[in-house]
Amino acid sequence: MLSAEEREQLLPNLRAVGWNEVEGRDAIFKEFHFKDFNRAFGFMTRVALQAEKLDHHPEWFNVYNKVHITLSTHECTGLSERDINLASFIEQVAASLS
Ligand SMILES: C[C@H](O)[C@H](O)[C@H]1CNC2=NC(N)=NC(=O)C2=N1
Repeated sequence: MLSAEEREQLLPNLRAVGWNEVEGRDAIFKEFHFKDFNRAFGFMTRVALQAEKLDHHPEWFNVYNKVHITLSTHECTGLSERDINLASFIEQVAASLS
């Protein structure tokens, strides 16, 4: 679980790039938009392979060019460093596809 200090330090950076805290649950959420389904699914494929490598998986929803992602850690029923790391990988992939 992230400490209060870690939250204060890390969450503003994520908020600045569009990740928001979920209401009623210790998790973060972001909605991604791509040019078309190919790009959205390419993004998901790259994230999926990394998620499997990290053994840390997104909760996500896709329709055509939109991908909604929620990150949290079951083990601690909240945000952990693993969510922050996965979010930062996801940002890199999204940036390379837009
Ligand atoms: C058994 C397995 O290691 C766990 O269930 C892993 C898999 N992927 C996971 N993904 C996420 N987002 N949170 C977890 O706590 C988690 N735990």
